[in-house]
Amino acid sequence: MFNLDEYKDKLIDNIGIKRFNHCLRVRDFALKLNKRLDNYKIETAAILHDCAKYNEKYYLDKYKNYCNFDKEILENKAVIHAFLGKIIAEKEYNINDEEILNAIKYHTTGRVNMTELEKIIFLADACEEKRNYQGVEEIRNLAFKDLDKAVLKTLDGNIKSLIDRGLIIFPLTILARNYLLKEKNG
Ligand SMILES: Nc1ncnc2c1ncn2[C@@H]1O[C@H](COP(=O)(O)OP(=O)(O)O)[C@@H](O)[C@H]1O
Repeated sequence: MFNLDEYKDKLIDNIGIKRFNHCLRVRDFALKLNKRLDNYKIETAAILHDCAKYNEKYYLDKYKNYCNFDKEILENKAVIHAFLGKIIAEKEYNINDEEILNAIKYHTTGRVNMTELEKIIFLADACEEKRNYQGVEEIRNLAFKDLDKAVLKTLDGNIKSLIDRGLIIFPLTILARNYLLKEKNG
C-alpha cells in the first residue's frame, strides 16, 4: 500500500515543492470528483501522476530495459513523463495496481476507452484549483456533471492549443477525442 508519509521527501526531492503542491491539488480535486471509486486509488494516482517529471533522462537511463518506448514518445518532451511515470511509480514507489499505473500513464494524452479513474485523474490535472486558462471554469463545472463531456472538451482544448503553438500532437489524443465524440453522438 502506498504511504505518502513514507515517500513524501523522495517525491519532493524529485519533482520539487511547487510540482508536489500541484499534485496535492490534483488529489483534492480528484477526490471531489470521485463518486464511487476507491479513494486510495484516486489519491495514489493523483499524488504520483507527475513522479517522473523533470528526471526523464535519469530514469530513462536507469530503467532502459523497461523503457522500450516508440521514438514518437521519446521525442515528445511533454508526453514522455507520463509514460515513464507508470514505470517509475512501479519501480521507485512500489505501486503494482494496473489501474493506478494506467491513470498515471495516460494522464497527459488520454486514450481510447479510458477508465473512470483515468478520466478523473486526467480532469483533475487539467482543472485543479490553480489552473486558470480560458474556459477552465466551464470544464470544472462540466466535470461534476459528465466526465466524458469534460474529458472531450479538455482534449479539444489541448489539441487546439497544440495546433496554435505549432507543436506535434501525439496521436493517442486524437484517437481518444474521436472515440468520445462517436460515443456521445452515438
Ligand atoms: N497529445 C499530445 N501531444 C503532445 N503534447 C501534448 C499532448 N497532450 C497534451 N500535451 C501537452 O503536454 C503538456 C503537459 O501536459 P500535462 O502533463 O497534462 O500538464 P502539466 O505538466 O501542466 O501538469 C501540455 O503542454 C500539453 O499541451
